[in-house]
Amino acid sequence: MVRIVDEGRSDMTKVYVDGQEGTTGLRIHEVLAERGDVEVLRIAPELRKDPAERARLLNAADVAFLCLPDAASREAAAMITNPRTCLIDASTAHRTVPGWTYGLPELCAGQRDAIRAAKRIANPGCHATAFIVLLRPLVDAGLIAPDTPVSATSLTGYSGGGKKMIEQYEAGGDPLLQAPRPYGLTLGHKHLPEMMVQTGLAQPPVFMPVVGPFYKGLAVSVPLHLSQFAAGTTPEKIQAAYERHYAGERFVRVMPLSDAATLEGGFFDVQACNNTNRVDVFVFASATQVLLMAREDNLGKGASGAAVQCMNVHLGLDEGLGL
Ligand SMILES: NC(=O)C1=CN([C@@H]2O[C@H](COP(=O)(O)OP(=O)(O)OC[C@H]3O[C@@H](n4cnc5c(N)ncnc54)[C@H](OP(=O)(O)O)[C@@H]3O)[C@@H](O)[C@H]2O)C=CC1
Ligand SMILES: CC(=O)N[C@@H](CCC(=O)OP(=O)(O)O)C(=O)O
Repeated sequence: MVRIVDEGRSDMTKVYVDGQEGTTGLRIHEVLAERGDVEVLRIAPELRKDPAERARLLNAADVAFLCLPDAASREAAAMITNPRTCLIDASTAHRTVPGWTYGLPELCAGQRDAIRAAKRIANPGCHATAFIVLLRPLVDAGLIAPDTPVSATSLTGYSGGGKKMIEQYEAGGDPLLQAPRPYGLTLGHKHLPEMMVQTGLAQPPVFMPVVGPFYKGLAVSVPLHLSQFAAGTTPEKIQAAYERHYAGERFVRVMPLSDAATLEGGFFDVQACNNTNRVDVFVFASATQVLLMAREDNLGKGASGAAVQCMNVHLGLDEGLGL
């Protein structure tokens, strides 16, 4: 028998996860289960797609996470009548919609205050998080002009595709799934709009995600010639711009320039941030070129971790609580 918390019993912050049985929702539940400062409202499994019951719980919550496909997220947002309810949406539905605040506290000065004040928070996409963490500081510092053409590749574990892709990979037996699989080859990936809006770049990057036969872990790489930067830019200046932008950030770690020590026999480990809420930022450089890289756990800073971090910021709590 599932116990459904009787909302209204306590004065703790009430939290509801719409999509509690999905990949992102389950992980948020795991994180919240460790905490004594929030009361988690649960929907009976057989009612989890019942609009009336979802609406009731969404409006009973102080904070509601939407861990749903885009259409169901839009539906959920339209159900809110309680002005106190703060929505934190993990889907793509609202990331560039006016009235929604982008849930990346490290984006720029003032973003935490915006998240604190907002009642509608759109969590970044997993690929977009890594891309924006790399590009925004360089555009802000004037090292990259907004009209610079940029390209990016993202290597991601299959959990990024949610329950269906996880089932497909874990069923086994399909040799096609044993190799890395590039996708997004129409060059219209759903994260491109937020990548542009949040970096200030005038054109979308040429973006190729690649899904591989590992559960989680993600790394975005952005190759650039130094000639594409503002005159006089050196790898050291790029590195310094990251160090300035992320000074004091507990969830962004700027690694030493051309950090060979981080490589395993010369190979980059895309899984090294797994089970953390961290993004690691790297600048690999030669005399004429740089390769910018950012890695994260796609289910951590790329999804559930970021969502919980935003809740903490919104509530004025220690930002790393539970993470
Ligand atoms: N996985 C990842 O790395 C990331 C995912 N996201 C985004 O977060 C959102 C959730 O993703 P993820 O957890 O991976 O997806 P999943 O497919 O694993 O889970 C989605 C959940 O939503 C439920 N659901 C679908 N429609 C409805 C509805 N109408 N009402 C209530 N529940 C519904 C599904 O039910 P059922 O169990 O019946 O299928 C499922 O449990 C998506 O928008 C995704 O794109 C964002 C960042 C990263
Ligand atoms: C492997 C895989 O399919 N990954 C997903 C990204 C998951 C994600 O971040 O998507 P949201 O925009 O919903 O947050 C994709 O590229 O579409």
